[in-house]
Amino acid sequence: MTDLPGIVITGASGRMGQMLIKTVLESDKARLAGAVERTGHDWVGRDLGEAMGGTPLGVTVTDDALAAFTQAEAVIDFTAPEATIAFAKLAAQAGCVHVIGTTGMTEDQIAQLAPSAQKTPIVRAGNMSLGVNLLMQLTKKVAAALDEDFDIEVIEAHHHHKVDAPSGTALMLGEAAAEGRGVKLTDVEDRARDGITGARKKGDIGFSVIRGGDIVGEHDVLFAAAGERIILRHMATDRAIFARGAVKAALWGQGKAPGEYDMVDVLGL
Ligand SMILES: NC(=O)C1=CN([C@@H]2O[C@H](COP(=O)(O)OP(=O)(O)OC[C@H]3O[C@@H](n4cnc5c(N)ncnc54)[C@H](O)[C@@H]3O)[C@@H](O)[C@H]2O)C=CC1
Ligand SMILES: O=C(O)C1=N[C@H](C(=O)O)C[C@H](O)C1
Repeated sequence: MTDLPGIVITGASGRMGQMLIKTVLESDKARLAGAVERTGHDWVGRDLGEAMGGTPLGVTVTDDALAAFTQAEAVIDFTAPEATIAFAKLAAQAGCVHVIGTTGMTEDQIAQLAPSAQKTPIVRAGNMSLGVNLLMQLTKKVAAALDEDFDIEVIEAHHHHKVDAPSGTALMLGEAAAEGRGVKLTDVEDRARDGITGARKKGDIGFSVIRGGDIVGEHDVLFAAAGERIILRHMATDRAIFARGAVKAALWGQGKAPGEYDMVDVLGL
């Protein structure tokens, strides 16, 4: 046992869960304090290292999230909306920083995090990578510089397992574009086009979604006008970028006042 901050990973068997576990194990700034999976999952009760197909790690996967959280300083949570709401209450009870990467949460579900954020820091972002958070700032600037003669479209592509659309990142980029333009995204978003839709409405921010194969995550923000186009692009080729950002957020949150934060706060952008 070291006195490095202990981190629990929820959704341990997931694509991001396993990447997060590897990232914490490789870190010299944090220690792995536990791994949580949902009740009934066949990893529960098994040694984490063996479950991941390697050598034993001496960490048993548990479905008792609160017991795991009380042994830790931070929880990194890339799971599903309902699970994240439950984990927020338990992280607040245990006094852990809660880093949330889960996407697809409704406005109502996001609002349910507020009471927990009064007790502990919550860092939540639809994308934890440095590149995308920088792209958000660029999107805001370009949108502020251009007028509505430039149609804004956000185009995203992800692997065929992804269950939510548009991606959390696409929505963050849409929000950034709307903020740059000084409008509310909910007033101008166009999220579904099919059939006789009519011509594009000036000022709208459109979203297009591609799902296929093993695409890790690709996002374009297109500014299209008569005679010219600008494309801001981020391409993720390795989930490690999200995991590194999440571990950075968990460490950054230590000693911070309770509240809701995002990666722009963590990265100081
Ligand atoms: N913010 C970011 O930078 C990123 C966010 N994500 C988001 O993270 C989430 C997970 O993505 P993936 O790892 O690809 O999905 P996945 O389906 O591979 O993993 C989800 C995991 O959560 C577990 N889980 C679900 N309910 C649970 C519960 N009640 N208790 C404990 N574990 C539970 C599942 O058993 C599974 O292991 C998605 O919302 C995705 O959009 C993914 C990558 C980057
Ligand atoms: O589900 C994923 O895989 C990803 N989800 C996040 C999102 O919804 O934007 C981030 C990343 O693009 C990968």
